[in-house]
Amino acid sequence: MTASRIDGKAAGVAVRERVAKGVRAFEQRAGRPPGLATVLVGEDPASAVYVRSKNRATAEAGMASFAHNLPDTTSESELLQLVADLNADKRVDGILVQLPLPSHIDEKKVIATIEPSKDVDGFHAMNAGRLATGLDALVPCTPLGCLYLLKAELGDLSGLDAVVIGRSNIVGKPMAQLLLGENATVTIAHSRTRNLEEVVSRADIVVAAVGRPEMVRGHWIKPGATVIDVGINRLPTDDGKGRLVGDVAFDEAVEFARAITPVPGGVGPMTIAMLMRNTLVAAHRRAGLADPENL
Ligand SMILES: NC(=O)C1=CN([C@@H]2O[C@H](COP(=O)(O)OP(=O)(O)OC[C@H]3O[C@@H](n4cnc5c(N)ncnc54)[C@H](OP(=O)(O)O)[C@@H]3O)[C@@H](O)[C@H]2O)C=CC1
Ligand SMILES: Nc1nc(=O)c2c([nH]1)NC[C@@H]1CN(c3ccc(C(=O)N[C@@H](CCC(=O)O)C(=O)O)cc3)C=[N+]21
Repeated sequence: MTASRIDGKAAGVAVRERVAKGVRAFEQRAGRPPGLATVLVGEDPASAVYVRSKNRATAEAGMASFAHNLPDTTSESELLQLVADLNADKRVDGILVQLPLPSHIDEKKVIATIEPSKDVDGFHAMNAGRLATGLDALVPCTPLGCLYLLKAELGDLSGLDAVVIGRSNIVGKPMAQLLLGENATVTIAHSRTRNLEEVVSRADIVVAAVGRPEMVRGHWIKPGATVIDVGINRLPTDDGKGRLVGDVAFDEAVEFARAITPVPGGVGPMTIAMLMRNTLVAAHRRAGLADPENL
C-alpha cells in the first residue's frame, strides 16, 4: 500500500479563508477587528521566522497585529509587565509569547500571567483544565490542527486505537485529551515507554511529537494506519540551509500507512491556521458573542 499525503498546507489555507470571512463578520458586529499580540524575546532565527509568519497570517486574515520584539536582555519582570499591559488592552484578543524563552525567564510564570480568555496558545492551566474536564477552552494550536486533519481523513474516530508519542504540555498531553474527547482509545508513550515499536504497531492513529529525527520507522506502522508527524527537526546540509525532517521516517512509512502528513507541509501550516481560528474564537467570547461556526 502507498499512503496518501495529507496536505496540511492546503487545509491550512482553507481554514484561514474561513477565518478571514469570520473576521469581517465580527468587525461588522463588534466595530473593531480581532487583535493578536505576539511577543518574541531574543534573536533565535527559527523563532523569528515563525513569529513573522504568524504576524503575516494575522494581517492576511484582516486582524490587527501587535508585534513586540524584545532584546534577550529583557528581564522577567519587564516581560511580565508587558503581558499585564496586553491583558488590559481592549484591542488585544489573543496573546502569544513565543517559546522557548531565554533561560533567565521562568516560562511557567509568564504563561500563568496571561489572561486565560486571551491565551490563544491554550497553555494556561485554566485552559488545560477546561480541556481535560470537557468545558469550552482555548485548545493548543498544534494538537487542534492534528485533530482537524485526522477528522478530515477518517471522519468519526470513535473506538479507534490512537498512540500519541510525547507527553509535553503543548503537544502530547492536549493531543491525547482531544483524541479521548473523540472517543478514541488513547495510549500516551514517552521516553520511559518499554517496547515503543510494539505499542505503535497496535495503533490505527499514530501522532509523533518527540523531536527526534525519523525515530518512528516504517515497519512499526500497522498497515492502513493514519500517521500525523508533528516533529520539526532541522538537519544540516552541505549548502548550509538545512533540511527539515519529521519524527517519522516518511519514505518508509508511506509503504505501510493509509495516509501520512509530510514535513514540511503537514502539521506546521495547520498550527498557524489554528492560531488564527483561536484568536477569532477568543474575540467572539470576549465580546459576548456565540462562537463562530464552520471553522
Ligand atoms: N509542527 C508544529 O507546529 C510544532 C512542532 N513541534 C515539534 O514537535 C516535536 C515535539 O515537541 P514538544 O512536544 O514541544 O517536545 P518536548 O521536548 O517538550 O517533548 C518531547 C516528548 O518526547 C518524548 N521522548 C523523547 N525521547 C523519546 C523516545 N526515545 N521515545 C519516546 N518518547 C520520547 C519525551 O518523553 P519524556 O517526557 O519522558 O521526556 C517528551 O514527552 C519537536 O520536534 C518540535 O519541534 C512542536 C510544536 C509545534
Ligand atoms: N508560544 C508558542 N506557540 C507555538 O505555537 C510555538 C511556539 N511557541 N514555539 C515553537 C513552536 C513551533 N511552532 C511551529 C509553527 C509553525 C511551523 C510551520 O509553519 N512549519 C512549516 C515549515 C517552516 C519552515 O520551513 O521552517 C511546515 O512544517 O511546513 C512550525 C512550527 C509553533 N510553536
